[in-house]
Amino acid sequence: MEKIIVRGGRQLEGTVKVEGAKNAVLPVIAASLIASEGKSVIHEVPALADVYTIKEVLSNMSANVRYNNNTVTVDASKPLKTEAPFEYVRKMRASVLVLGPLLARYGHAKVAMPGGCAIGSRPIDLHLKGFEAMGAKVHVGNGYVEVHAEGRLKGAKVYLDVPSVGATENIMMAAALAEGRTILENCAKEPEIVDLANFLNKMGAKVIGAGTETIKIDGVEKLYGAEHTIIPDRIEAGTFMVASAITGGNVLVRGAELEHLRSLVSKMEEMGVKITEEADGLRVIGPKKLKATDLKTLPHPGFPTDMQSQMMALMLNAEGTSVITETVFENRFMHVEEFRRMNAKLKIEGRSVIVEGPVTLQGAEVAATDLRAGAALILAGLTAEGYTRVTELKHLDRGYVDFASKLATLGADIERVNDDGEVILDSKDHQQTSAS
Ligand SMILES: CC(=O)N[C@H]1[C@@H](OP(=O)(O)OP(=O)(O)OC[C@H]2O[C@@H](n3ccc(=O)[nH]c3=O)[C@H](O)[C@@H]2O)O[C@H](CO)[C@@H](O)[C@@H]1O
Ligand SMILES: C=C(OP(=O)(O)O)C(=O)O
Repeated sequence: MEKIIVRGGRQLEGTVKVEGAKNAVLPVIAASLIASEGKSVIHEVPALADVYTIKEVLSNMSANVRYNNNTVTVDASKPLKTEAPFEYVRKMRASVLVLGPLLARYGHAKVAMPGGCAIGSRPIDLHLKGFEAMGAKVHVGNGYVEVHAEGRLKGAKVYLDVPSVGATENIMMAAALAEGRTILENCAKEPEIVDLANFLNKMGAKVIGAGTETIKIDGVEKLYGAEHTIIPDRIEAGTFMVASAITGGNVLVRGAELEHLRSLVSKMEEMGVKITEEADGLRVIGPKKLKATDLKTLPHPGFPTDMQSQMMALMLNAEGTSVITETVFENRFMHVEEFRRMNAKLKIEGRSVIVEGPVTLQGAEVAATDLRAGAALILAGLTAEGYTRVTELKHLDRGYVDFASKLATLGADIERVNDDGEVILDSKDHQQTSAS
């Protein structure tokens, strides 16, 4: 079985560079489908499994997609198929982000219904509610969701019951070509929403207010391909910040944007971690002793759910009792069982986990239950006694490029082995070649 093997005890030191953000690049590539003229050129595209999946989704619709040297080029000017089958949506839920662009451009889109996943049921009712408000008809059946509109969508007032990232993105993309103004209220404020709005505006859209809770979109008749550079991945940055802190290390996380990471920086500082802003990133120095703290995940600018499991690993090494409350997803504690296999003292109480620290973590064979849990288990392994073997790496590869190699460069004792037990590089160079 393919696995990452880490032996604890090394302090990390050096510099690590953050890739472009997975959660920004997926909607931006989906948005490139709206351009009926011109090519989109997208830079700083990380070589992630999810990027290869969205590339396949678009290629399957007959868009011309190329991926070379971290740049994706999309030519969607020819007529497109308006369907994303289950084989893609099963691999990556973000495939549903093609609904908005296709509906806007063709008045039709059909996408396999995403099921639940290891972190919760994850419905898309708010995406659909937004499309309906703009005049589309929604039909769900045989495992698919199909949306239709007669003529152009109509601008509308849409209030989101919860500030869903995906719904904000899908509705914003659909509204970009609608007739008249759409006002989207209680929307998500994540930096990735702002990145998508910037890309849409470069394409000729009229989106204002992204990053606040009300976004106004004045629909235009046509959008054009545009050039764009993806923002740095704040979750990958945060993961390496925890890697430094947990090992008592001293790491410069290049590309980490303080503005995107304020809630994490403030929590880590409460725990005694020293974080300083440098010209090209954040320097993170781990203390001799970490202090316990409490955190609650919330929509941005609150604490990101995608950093919850990594912080659990950090809290296991802190002195005292910490409490983590997960409010974004109803079931994002699957990693607790895996941490317990490493001797962690964790108690689940409703939507909270009580973390008793510090514990001497013991190396064990553990499975990544989702992509962030995979990273978190490796972080725990950096401080555990003996060897930690992390399996189910397909999750990790969705969101991290060369995770083991990057940690090794910082001094971690870590390697990745394939099914036959041979040591392999975890670079996706081979995928770059075959996918380009
Ligand atoms: C590709 C991508 O960008 N993924 C991110 C995105 O996921 P995603 O866009 O799927 O997450 P949402 O913000 O939509 O989900 C937040 C909450 O809203 C609920 N909800 C969402 C939509 C809907 O129609 N109905 C509904 O009830 C969800 O079940 C969840 O409880 O934001 C999450 C929350 O920051 C992150 O963890 C994911 O990494
Ligand atoms: C939950 C995540 O992603 P996705 O929405 O793509 O599953 C994540 O990035 O942690």
